[in-house]
Amino acid sequence: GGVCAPILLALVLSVLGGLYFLGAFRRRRPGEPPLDKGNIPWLGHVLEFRRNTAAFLERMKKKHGDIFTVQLGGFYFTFIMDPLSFGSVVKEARAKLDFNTFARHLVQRVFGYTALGDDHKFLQVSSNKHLMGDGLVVMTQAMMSHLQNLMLHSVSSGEPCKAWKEDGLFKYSYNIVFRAGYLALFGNETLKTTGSLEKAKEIDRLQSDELFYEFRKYDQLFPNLAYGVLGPSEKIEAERLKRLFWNMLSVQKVNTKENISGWVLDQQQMRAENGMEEFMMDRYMFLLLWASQGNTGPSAFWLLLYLMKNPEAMKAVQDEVAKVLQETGQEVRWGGPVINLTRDMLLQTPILDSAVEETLRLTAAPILTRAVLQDMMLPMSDGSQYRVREGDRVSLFPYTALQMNPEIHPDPHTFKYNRFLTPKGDKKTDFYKNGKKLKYCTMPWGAGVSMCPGRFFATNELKQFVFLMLSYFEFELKNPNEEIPDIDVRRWGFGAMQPTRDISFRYRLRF
Ligand code: HEM
Repeated sequence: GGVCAPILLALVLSVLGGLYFLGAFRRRRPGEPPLDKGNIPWLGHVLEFRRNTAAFLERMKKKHGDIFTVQLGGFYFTFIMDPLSFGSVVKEARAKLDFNTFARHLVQRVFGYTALGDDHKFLQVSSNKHLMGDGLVVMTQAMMSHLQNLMLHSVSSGEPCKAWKEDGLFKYSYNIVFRAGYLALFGNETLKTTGSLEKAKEIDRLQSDELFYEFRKYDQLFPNLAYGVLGPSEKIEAERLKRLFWNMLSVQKVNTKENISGWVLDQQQMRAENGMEEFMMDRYMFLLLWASQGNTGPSAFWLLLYLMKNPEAMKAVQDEVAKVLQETGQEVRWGGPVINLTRDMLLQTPILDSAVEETLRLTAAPILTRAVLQDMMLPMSDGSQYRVREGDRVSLFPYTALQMNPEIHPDPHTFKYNRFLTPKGDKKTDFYKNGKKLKYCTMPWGAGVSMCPGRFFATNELKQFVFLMLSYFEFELKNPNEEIPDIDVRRWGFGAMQPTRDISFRYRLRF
């Protein structure tokens, strides 16, 4: 027996170690939120979570209430479902709850990008300068001219064409907004390299269209890529696409263009000054393309679709657009000057603002996640508090907790274009739960340190797109009775949602 004992001991230890690793011994301790490990060791609830995040969290909320801890692929996530208690996560000091660790991981896996120590600071500095305030004036102008070029090109070849054109509404909206956004941020071809202005424009159109085509393939792989569950052939495809984008968006290529945005240039420069190698910056360019173009196009689709399905809303927005144009003395006609829609004009559209916010309430569904760096207490709005452990994660899913909460937004599944307007027609910001005013009434942009730095630019893009659609085109659904497509449930947690299918529409010039 003397020989067997150490072997047996080792065996027992490794089994115990394995069980420990699989989470078998974790128990809810006093003061901790309800713990729901799920039936499968280690994986926990991850399959159900991945299949339909919103449905899973809804179920957990019914079972456990406003706070609970679930096991997902080896990690313990504590979800807070009471929006009045979000502050404890959104405002907590970085020493306790950290956004970077998690983000760095994801960015490494999905984009092959290894961040510098000051990476996030560089992003914030350049975003504050170029995507907000006065910097936004320049960006809005660039976006405006690219949108009009692309939109008008598709209905004319020199001469205006009054025939109806048919397309998928999702494909059309995403394509136009993606390409215009890309050109506005990453620059356009120059007269110098192409020989003529027409040629430069043509190359921009073709290249941005090709980029969009490849981007959509990556887009579709993205949810599974982010969770690390791609099949073997999908993995190869994702790898191929990544390399293609690093190449198409390389610093060297981008820098042959003109009108490159300060947002892109400053970030390149700050990284170069801090010793980042060029191949890594190429990867960063793809990350920027992803962050800036993956959400706005799908949101533009939903906005236009909700307006088309709600004639009263459409009429209200149309009147507002006409008024803004009239007040600035602009008349839209063929061969006339292109519309000059400035950032200041975009500040005069409360109805359209409300329609945008309502659209994002219904279709933007990010998960906010923070790593717990030390054992800590999470205070809740009712005065109670819960203990969370170092190494765990704390998450918010505002879509279920806030945006679809019938106590906060009555009749939450219905699009109401004036939900965010006061009776006087101003922006409405007072929303309540249990009689207490909420800090945020929707959270499509996330919150706190990682809040979307592109939110003002993105809102402008959406408004510009609708503004131009209404000014230049008549458009309608091919089948006006067709239902609004469902949300593709595989993308919960990634920002703007996409539909399960496209919906046909037709459009033609108004004049
Ligand atoms: C409707 C359109 C958009 C939506 C719904 C959206 C949503 C979001 C959300 C929810 C996050 C935060 C993720 C988190 O907390 O982890 C985020 C991050 C980010 N967004 Fe947006 N976004 C949109 C458009 C844009 C645009 C147009 C740009 C740039 C021009 C942009 C640039 C970024 C960047 C760089 C980040 C990373 C921020 C960080 O790491 O701190 N986004 N976006």
